[in-house]
Amino acid sequence: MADLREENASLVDQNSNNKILDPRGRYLRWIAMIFMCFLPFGAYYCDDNPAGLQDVMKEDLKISSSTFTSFYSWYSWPNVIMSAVGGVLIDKWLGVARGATIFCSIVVVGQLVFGVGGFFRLIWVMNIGRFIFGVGSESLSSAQSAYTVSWFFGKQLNFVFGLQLSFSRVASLINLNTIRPIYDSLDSHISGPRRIGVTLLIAASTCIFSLGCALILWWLDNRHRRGHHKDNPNDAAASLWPLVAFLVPKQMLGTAYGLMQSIQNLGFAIINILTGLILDQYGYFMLEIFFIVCLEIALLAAAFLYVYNSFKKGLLNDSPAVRQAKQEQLLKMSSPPQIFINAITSTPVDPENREKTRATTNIQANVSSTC
Ligand SMILES: C[C@H](NC(=O)[C@@H](N)CCCCN)C(=O)O
Repeated sequence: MADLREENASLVDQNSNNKILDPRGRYLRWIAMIFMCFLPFGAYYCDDNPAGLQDVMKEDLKISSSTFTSFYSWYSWPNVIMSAVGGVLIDKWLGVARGATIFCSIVVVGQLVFGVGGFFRLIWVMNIGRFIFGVGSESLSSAQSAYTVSWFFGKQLNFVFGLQLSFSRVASLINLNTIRPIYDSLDSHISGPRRIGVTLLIAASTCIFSLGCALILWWLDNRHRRGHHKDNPNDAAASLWPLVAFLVPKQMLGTAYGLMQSIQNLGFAIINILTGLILDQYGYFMLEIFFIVCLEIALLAAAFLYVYNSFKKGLLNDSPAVRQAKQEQLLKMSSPPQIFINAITSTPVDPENREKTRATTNIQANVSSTC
């Protein structure tokens, strides 16, 4: 009787759920993708609120340029450590869905604190707000990447990463085009720091919207898990963020993205200081030169990675089919951290384990020759 009831319940469940939300169907992941794209919308929108309000912020709050740039330093410096911590938290304790929701909530709190600080012209409160906001925002980005890799693979992964990046840039663009009009529209009602504060609090609504997306995504993710018990292989064509997905095993992706963002934030924080120094001493022309030099360094790093990977016969330039075959072999034979090293260098897994190593090399040679 109980069995019959269970069977009926499952039938009802199957019938009541239309195809769109079928965990094994083709639509669910694309619906999830929309929410994934909007997940960091608020964070990207609010991240550059200070830039969109630069002149009025300096005027209304009566702050110097260096105090203004400190809003960005308070975002970046803590993240040199906190992004990595956030990534580890996602992998070890929180999981992607809970992590994304928690980090979204932290973003909301950070933006609210920033706004309240502005309203009362308390710069130290604003700095704390940016600190909280930054911690949430960067770790949210790790969670978004980990989400993407857990839902998509193969060629789709690159497409989805690209789309998400476009959405993020659109959010920044919308901020730059709307935040000042929002501020201006408050003209007759309030003035001075209060006007800045209210503008920032209105902007916080985008973060609350993103929090809603995180909750919906959590629910969708639960459905998705019900339909997919097996892990997908992570393969993708080479470009920065998806590239990590096939170098690092899935259970370490949060950590890997967190670490990348830590290093990125160290760069932001240092560049912030250098930008101020160069601008004060040499002006905009030298600043442009400095940025061009930075770009050249990045280009050289990419070229080095390409050459090194080709030289070591690593995974990065392989077709998805070859990469998948190699990955599966490496996964079978390596501990997670070793996989990362192997993936990029194709070095033997363990010197004591010659047999296994020889087998991997043979397989890789076979795979290379057949493709
Ligand atoms: C995808 C990439 N992400 C980052 O740069 C992260 N540091 C997250 C930035 C979040 C902004 N609030 C990018 O945006 O290019």
